[in-house]
Amino acid sequence: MTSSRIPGFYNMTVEERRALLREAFSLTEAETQNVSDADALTVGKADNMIENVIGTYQLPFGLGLNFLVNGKEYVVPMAIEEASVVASASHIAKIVREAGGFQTESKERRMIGQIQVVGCPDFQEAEQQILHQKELLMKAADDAYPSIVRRGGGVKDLDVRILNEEDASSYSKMLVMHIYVDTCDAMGANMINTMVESIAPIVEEITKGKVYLRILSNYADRSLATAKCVIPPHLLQTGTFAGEEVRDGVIHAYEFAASDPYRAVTHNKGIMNGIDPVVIATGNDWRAVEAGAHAYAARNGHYGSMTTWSKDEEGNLVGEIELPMSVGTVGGATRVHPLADFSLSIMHIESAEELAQVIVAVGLAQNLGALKALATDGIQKGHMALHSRSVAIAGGATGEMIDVIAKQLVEQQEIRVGKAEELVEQYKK
Ligand SMILES: CC(C)(COP(=O)([O-])OP(=O)([O-])OC[C@H]1O[C@@H](n2cnc3c(N)ncnc32)[C@H](O)[C@@H]1OP(=O)([O-])[O-])[C@@H](O)C(=O)NCCC(=O)NCCSC(=O)C[C@@](C)(O)CC(=O)[O-]
Ligand SMILES: NC(=O)C1=CN([C@@H]2O[C@H](COP(=O)(O)OP(=O)(O)OC[C@H]3O[C@@H](n4cnc5c(N)ncnc54)[C@H](OP(=O)(O)O)[C@@H]3O)[C@@H](O)[C@H]2O)C=CC1
Repeated sequence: MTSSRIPGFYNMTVEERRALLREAFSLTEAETQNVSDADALTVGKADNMIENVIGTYQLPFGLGLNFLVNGKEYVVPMAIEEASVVASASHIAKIVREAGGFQTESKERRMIGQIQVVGCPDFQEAEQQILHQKELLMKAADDAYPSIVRRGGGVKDLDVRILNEEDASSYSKMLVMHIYVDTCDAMGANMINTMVESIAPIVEEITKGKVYLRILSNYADRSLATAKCVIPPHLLQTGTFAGEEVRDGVIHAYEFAASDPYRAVTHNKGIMNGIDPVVIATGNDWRAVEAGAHAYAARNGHYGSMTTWSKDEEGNLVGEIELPMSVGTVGGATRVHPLADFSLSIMHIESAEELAQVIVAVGLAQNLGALKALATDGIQKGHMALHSRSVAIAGGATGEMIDVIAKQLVEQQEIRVGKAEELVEQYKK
């Protein structure tokens, strides 16, 4: 496997980076063409993906470097509009690889399908009857999607709950049945929706109630992926900040997020800065991942941090993340969008489980990138310096002018659009 450690990649031109990729990853002509082609996703293809298409909308597409996860090298494709995210992920991945890399795992991978039943004459009896007919219901759901069973997946469990049992309102009292499905390498939304819709009439017959909703749950808490890193403090030393000081600052920052939702939301936004770009680049459903991740951050009754940071007995900084990660390596847009297909191929990803684990490792890295900056120089120094090119463009700079104006903005420590407009006017004179 090619090393993901490519020093100086960011100092190359786009063409040089592509040439290096072609060489390092033995890309085929078609793959090379896709990444070089501004119109990789043709309007014709897009018109078949969604409705009322008028064009395609592009995002910058970069590579997070230096990732070592469970001993395997990964270059991580990231589609994102925000400056400094890719640099920050690569920066932390470089530190973590020196500490042995990220350790990740997934305990199980089950997606959840829900069926809502209302108006049962006897809810307790309906619950008992469903449990009694569990095998029959599971088999009926499998029969509705036999190809996933042939792949080794299918329904693995079923349970049922009564919600608002004591409530007299006929609207709020309901029975909710879950099926737990191994969807193999697919996210599985359409598979599960097919299954729950198909068994709904049987559920009505058994419960004598009326079924309304039959849909996947995006709270994928049976598809958790975890990542961990252990970093000796000397690797965290930054400028005049000693490694121990940085470590302690990161742990204080975590404790802030764990105790205060106003901070937790920003802290978690920083984590999703890493997660969303990979989810998008691989053609996965980022709304599903976002919804599940935030719900999981509130599982203890208050909204808290998606990560934990602590110190071990040797004084190392220990970072951990656990999140629902409902992504696929097949299905949805993963094999339809040419760049999603390309992203999966350069990561050499072999399963949905593996993809989920790499994604949470990137989230953990991104979190540390932000916390390390916040606990030392502050976010503006590194972030705004990289954002300066976008500010220069927003201020009217074009072509060669962009680099000149961006540099002046950084030197004058005034990285804002108004200043860029002034500098552009001066440049034109
Ligand atoms: C920006 C850095 C990395 C500079 O940090 P630095 O220490 O100046 O970096 P360096 O020059 O020492 O380089 C270290 C490595 O970083 C990478 N790197 C370095 N520069 C580049 C570049 N231009 N392009 C690509 N990669 C870059 C690269 O891998 C490099 O290794 P090398 O390959 O040179 O051996 C650092 O300041 C940083 O991580 N800052 C944080 C940035 C960040 O978090 N941005 C997100 C936007 S802010 C936000 O939305 C969320 C937030 C912050 O609110 C969340 C929260 O509050 O928790
Ligand atoms: N609430 C939500 O989040 C919802 C999301 N969605 C959308 O659903 C899409 C995801 O649904 P999903 O069911 O994953 O996608 P698909 O409907 O595309 O189904 C996956 C396909 O992949 C094929 N396949 C090939 N190899 C494998 C393998 N190894 N493991 C599993 N499947 C394999 C399956 O083929 P075969 O049939 O032959 O087995 C199946 O047809 C996303 O686009 C999402 O946005 C839709 C509704 C709701």
